[in-house]
Amino acid sequence: MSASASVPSSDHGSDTSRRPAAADVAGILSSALPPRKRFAPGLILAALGDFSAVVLLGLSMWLIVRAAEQPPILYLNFAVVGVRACAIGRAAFRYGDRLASHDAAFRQLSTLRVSFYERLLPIAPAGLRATSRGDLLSRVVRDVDELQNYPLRVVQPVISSGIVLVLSVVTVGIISFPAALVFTVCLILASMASVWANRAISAASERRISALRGRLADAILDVLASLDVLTLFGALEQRLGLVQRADDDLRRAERRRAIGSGVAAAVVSLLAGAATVLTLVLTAGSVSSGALGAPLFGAIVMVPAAVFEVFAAVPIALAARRQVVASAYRLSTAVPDELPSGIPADSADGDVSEVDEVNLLVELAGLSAHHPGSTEYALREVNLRVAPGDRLLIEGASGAGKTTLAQVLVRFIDYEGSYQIRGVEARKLSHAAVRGVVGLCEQSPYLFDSDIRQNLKFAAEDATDDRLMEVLTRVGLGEWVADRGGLSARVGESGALVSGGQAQRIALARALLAGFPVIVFDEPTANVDPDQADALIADILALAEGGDRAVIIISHTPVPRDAVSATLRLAAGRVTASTG
Ligand SMILES: Nc1ncnc2c1ncn2[C@@H]1O[C@H](COP(=O)(O)OP(=O)(O)OP(=O)(O)O)[C@@H](O)[C@H]1O
Repeated sequence: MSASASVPSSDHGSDTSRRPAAADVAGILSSALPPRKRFAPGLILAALGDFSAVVLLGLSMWLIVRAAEQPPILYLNFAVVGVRACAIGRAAFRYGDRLASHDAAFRQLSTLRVSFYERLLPIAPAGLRATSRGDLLSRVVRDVDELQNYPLRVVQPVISSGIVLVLSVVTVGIISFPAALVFTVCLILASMASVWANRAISAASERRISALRGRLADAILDVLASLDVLTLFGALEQRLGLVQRADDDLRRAERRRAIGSGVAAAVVSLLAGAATVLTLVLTAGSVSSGALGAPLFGAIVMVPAAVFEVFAAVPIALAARRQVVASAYRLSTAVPDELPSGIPADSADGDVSEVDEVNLLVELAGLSAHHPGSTEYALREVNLRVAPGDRLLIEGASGAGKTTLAQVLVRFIDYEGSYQIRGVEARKLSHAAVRGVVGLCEQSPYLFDSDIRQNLKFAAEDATDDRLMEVLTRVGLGEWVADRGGLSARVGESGALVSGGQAQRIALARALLAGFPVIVFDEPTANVDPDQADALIADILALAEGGDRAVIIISHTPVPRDAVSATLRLAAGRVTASTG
């Protein structure tokens, strides 16, 4: 079969834009809810706060009317105490509710975010190449954040206001049945009207807001990442136009959402007024006939205002639910349920540290591989052996499969055939075990916007400053670091304050600190001044001196043959020549 042979179609399942099963969204929503024992205190406090607000208004009115009748002060005492208790209770319960419910939701949020990263990790980096970064960022940040609204602004308000509404209607019903009937009818009408207003005006916009935020983040990231190219080619205005359009669309959607909420709130206020007037009209007769005392009449007439204030949380919760569901949907489609074909599954079975000393570090036999989502094999039937002390050069034209081989060696991409590490088949090893043996220094090593120390220490947390300086000196950066004022010198965003060669040498130092027995260098001289390239290659190859480690250099720029112990030439994914 040729290098461009197709992968059997059954191998493919890497469509990350699939429609999620409803269970995915439901599962994400239920995982956004804190455990019951954390959720319950906030819910109880919220219900108590709402109930205090309703009782406060009713009892205050009762007190005012009863006081006007000038009874002995003793008769008013319980109401005076009750009003005070409800006023203080309302504020205290609400404060406690905010504290308890936000604490529970934020704790759950951190669990959610970690679980999202855990789902993302197995497919990174090879499985995420087709995903736009801005949109992914918006999913990881905004959509995960949005899920905190599920317990806070959807479930809790609906349950607590539901409890208070039922209690209020029942209490009013005991005093006056017609008043309770008016309440119930007005509440049902308010529910229907606010749901309708929301649906008709803002539902579609609410569902689109999360996706529009992702589009805006994408457009902004695109401009920021390529600001220099866009400026040089005079294309900045046009790209800014895309940002502007994404921003306009998002603003329009948010405005419609605000209009929908405004109309729903207006409808609720209108029906609250109608409920008050109707209660007044329907119960006035009972007062003149003496069936209902004036103080109770006053209380009942005031209660709708408080009850509808509690009810106002319901349409807001319905709107919030739509947006939360849209975010859950985006999260469910961000990561496929199954690993896409071409991405290796992590195995927890074996560990190379248990293996007795085996002379061969890496051995490939008939190894083939394809990129996730691709139908073409990028590597075919590759054989390779690497022992300690080896300095292997892999060469080949652009597109020959050199980088793919490097990615297979560190298990970013899966393989067919055999790939053994110290005699153990790599697919039986955990990714961490493989990456403990084989390290990769990429063409453009990523440098964190921090100091030199932090850029090295993540490879060896416990390394002392002396050890860091020793390694930096070994890779030829000792003097440079000293001139820059030591290990606290910053490297700038993406290494903007260091040259390509210095960045490669920092990556080299990292690899040394991590102590990989095999280090793969993918085009280490690609961003390096030609004058410095030879010295860098010589320093890299020198790492294998002493025979305790092997170095694999991938390069399509010439490397002196006598400096390496073996060469492997790739063309269209196949080994066409090998020496050593
Ligand atoms: N993410 C990807 N998805 C699908 N195909 C890919 C992907 N990356 C590379 N390929 C394809 O795999 C083949 C080998 O690419 P690879 O990057 O390994 O070549 P290379 O020898 O490293 O080239 P260069 O020297 O230009 O970096 C090419 O045909 C390329 O188009």
